[in-house]
Amino acid sequence: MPSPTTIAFIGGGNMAGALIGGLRRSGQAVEHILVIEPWAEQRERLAQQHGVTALPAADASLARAALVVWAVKPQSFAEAAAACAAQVGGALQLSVMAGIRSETIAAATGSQRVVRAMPNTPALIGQGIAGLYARPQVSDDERAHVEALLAPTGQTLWVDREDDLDSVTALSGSGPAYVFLFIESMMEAARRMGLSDAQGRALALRTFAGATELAMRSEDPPAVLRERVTSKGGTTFAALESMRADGVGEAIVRAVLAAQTRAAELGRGG
Ligand SMILES: NC(=O)C1=CN([C@@H]2O[C@H](COP(=O)(O)OP(=O)(O)OC[C@H]3O[C@@H](n4cnc5c(N)ncnc54)[C@H](O)[C@@H]3O)[C@@H](O)[C@H]2O)C=CC1
Ligand SMILES: O=C(O)[C@@H]1CCC=N1
Repeated sequence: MPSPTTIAFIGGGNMAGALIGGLRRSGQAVEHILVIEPWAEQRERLAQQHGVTALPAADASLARAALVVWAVKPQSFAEAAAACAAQVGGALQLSVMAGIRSETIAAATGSQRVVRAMPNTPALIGQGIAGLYARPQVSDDERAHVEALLAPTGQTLWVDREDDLDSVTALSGSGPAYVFLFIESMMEAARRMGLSDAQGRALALRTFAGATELAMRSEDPPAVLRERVTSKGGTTFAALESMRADGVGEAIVRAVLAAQTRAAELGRGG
């Protein structure tokens, strides 16, 4: 008999860890968190960080869960679902997997009640944003339950069309990696200009945080804020001209579209 408060995670890696951390911070008892995680080192990490005992393989205890969170790599889903299907059919399914369509999840689990979420790693510190899509069979209460589960990890944003989750994946799911790459490049430039690593790190990170906060608080679009930094014939102008000559802006757009294409491929089993 499912217990309304029991949540099972299939896959106990990075994303599951971020969600479990949020659950623990919001008071969810460890007895009501089940995790299936075949990798011993990862089970050890979950025990140390969150006090949660993970199982190496699915067993009958999974049938207790009213909510099942799918947090394996898309390529592992079919195998993971085959091992759990007998126990999870009565539960609400929540997938964080990139690409895998809700129809595929419904067919593999025997439950039409499927919500897909696309979180990102700032969820670890409660600063994430997750895109959400629900199949029509999901009730308003179940939508609210999923929102409550994700609330400790940051903001949520519903989309009406499932395909839009591929765009969310490309923008905010993968997005932290683009930001980190930009920061890495600024730190490399700091090094080449003779600043210490600590100085480069402090200057680059604070610049990102400050500029992002300014953009969030401002009524002006980012383009206007950028123009305000750019004195004619000055240093920013020199930097932006160099970026324009290198096609940096268009290259970033192409990169995001490549991620969207890959999300769609993963959905087709690619
Ligand atoms: N890392 C990220 O920034 C984000 C990841 N995602 C999605 O989250 C999912 C998980 O990604 P990560 O946590 O980064 O990967 P991860 O590799 O850290 O975690 C996946 C875990 O699943 C386990 N696993 C493999 N086969 C299994 C099976 N048959 N049964 C149960 N567990 C199994 C692995 O041992 C591993 O610990 C992916 O589908 C990804 O698309 C979504 C948003 C952001
Ligand atoms: O790279 C990936 O496939 C996953 C999905 C979004 C972020 N990481």
